[in-house]
Amino acid sequence: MRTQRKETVIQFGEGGFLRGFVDYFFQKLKEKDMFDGSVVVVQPIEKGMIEELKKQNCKYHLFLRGIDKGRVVDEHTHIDIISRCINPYTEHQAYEALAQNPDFRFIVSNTTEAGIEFVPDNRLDDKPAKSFPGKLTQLLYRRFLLGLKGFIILSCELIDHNGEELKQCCMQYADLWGLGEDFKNWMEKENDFCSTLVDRIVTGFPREEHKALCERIKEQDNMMDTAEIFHLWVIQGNHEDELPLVKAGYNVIWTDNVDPYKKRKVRILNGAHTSMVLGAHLYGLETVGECLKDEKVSALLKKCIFEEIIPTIGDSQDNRNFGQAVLERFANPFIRHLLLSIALNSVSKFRARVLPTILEYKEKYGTYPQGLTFSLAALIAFYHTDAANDGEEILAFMKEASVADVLKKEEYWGQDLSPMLDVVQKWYDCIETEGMENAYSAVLG
Ligand SMILES: NC(=O)c1ccc[n+]([C@@H]2O[C@H](COP(=O)([O-])OP(=O)(O)OC[C@H]3O[C@@H](n4cnc5c(N)ncnc54)[C@H](O)[C@@H]3O)[C@@H](O)[C@H]2O)c1
Ligand SMILES: O=P(O)(O)OC[C@@H](O)[C@@H](O)[C@H](O)[C@H](O)CO
Repeated sequence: MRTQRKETVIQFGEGGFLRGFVDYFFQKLKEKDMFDGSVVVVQPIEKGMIEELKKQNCKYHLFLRGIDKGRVVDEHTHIDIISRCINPYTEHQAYEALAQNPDFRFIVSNTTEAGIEFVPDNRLDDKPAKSFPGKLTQLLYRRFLLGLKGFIILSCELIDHNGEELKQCCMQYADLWGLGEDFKNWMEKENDFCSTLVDRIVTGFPREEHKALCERIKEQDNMMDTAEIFHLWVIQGNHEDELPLVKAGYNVIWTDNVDPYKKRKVRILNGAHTSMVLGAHLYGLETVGECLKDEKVSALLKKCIFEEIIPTIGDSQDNRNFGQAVLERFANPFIRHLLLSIALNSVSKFRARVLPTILEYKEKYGTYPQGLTFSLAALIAFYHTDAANDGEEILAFMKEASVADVLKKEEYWGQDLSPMLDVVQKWYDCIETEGMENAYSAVLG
């Protein structure tokens, strides 16, 4: 069933994050009469969740829970801002037709860290191009040929310079497909590829609470979503006039440089997650909340944040406040964040979120930070178990590899980490011979 509202946003991605973050903002702006539009969701890969969403007329319930300024918040929102969902693989004409509607003004995306990728074998006449930037270029080119206005493009992928990277990929497709200088100029001048930094812990579908929450809303919802109440969206550029998020009271920052916000968030929050969860899983814990309640795991977490990460990236009051807020967010008693869901693809996450701090710490202080190197040893021990979930080749290699072999793997780390062998091997042996609990005591000791 279609709503009568005009369609103004094209959203690449139907995942829990976008539905718990961006769609929440559009929904709330609509409720405040500050946004006259609706969202069309495009599934970026062939298999996904939109069939399930369609079964529910694209509607779902979002539960945001946590402590906000000392006040307990348990906010339930029925999200009905999505007017349609399109699978471009099976509904290609509908996808193509999006270019013709002049009302569309925003494009938002979250296609994971893997989505913004230039794949040279994609073609202009593929129905659709396989990669997300390929699909977007097809759409933009149709738009250009029709002589219509461009878009404000808000990339939410957790990679550096997401907007610039996306634009770069689209430009590469324009060259590969010979779409001409006029089109490239139109892409440049008529579209704003904004880099953005998103921050909200979205725990997604509440497996264990689902029945109780369905009883609460008195309806069956298989696309239910859960998250913390905290949110921060830093956007490079300024389109507050068309998207009045600040005026509506949201924690949104329009800026000319997203980089410092991104570094702070990825190094402190994501770095803390990635460095904590693998050891904590081996120690027998299941959720982030349990980690915060455990004396040893939380002590190591604090050591990593306040003695290793923050001194490395800059011991400012702002960073310390952020670190403190992260501890409070992790301790949120209302959400159940599974360690194993954070542990997915830990090799690439460790490289982006933890390793730079280890290497910069060494550069700055001449020694390796013990807590974070311990977490690398825990990663290696974790990948020796069946709990690891990553690419097939990574799993096969990591399952059997020695500490020395793992550290040598430049493909994973961007460099040979053999200089770290002594310290990582020491913690790895400690974990294997003494057990995780004693290893925690040793690293804290
Ligand atoms: N969950 C959170 O707390 C949170 C917070 C901030 C950022 N993020 C980031 O958001 C991303 C998505 O998280 P989620 O919780 O929505 O996950 P999800 O599994 O619910 O959704 C993943 C989405 O990415 C798309 N996708 C997957 N692989 C793709 C590919 N190769 N090309 C194009 N699209 C692809 C899927 O179609 C789906 O729409 C993650 O990469 C994460 O880093 C998550
Ligand atoms: O979503 P991932 O799997 O890339 O990373 C796991 C968490 O660190 C992440 O989801 C954070 O909760 C999020 O980035 C907070 O904004």
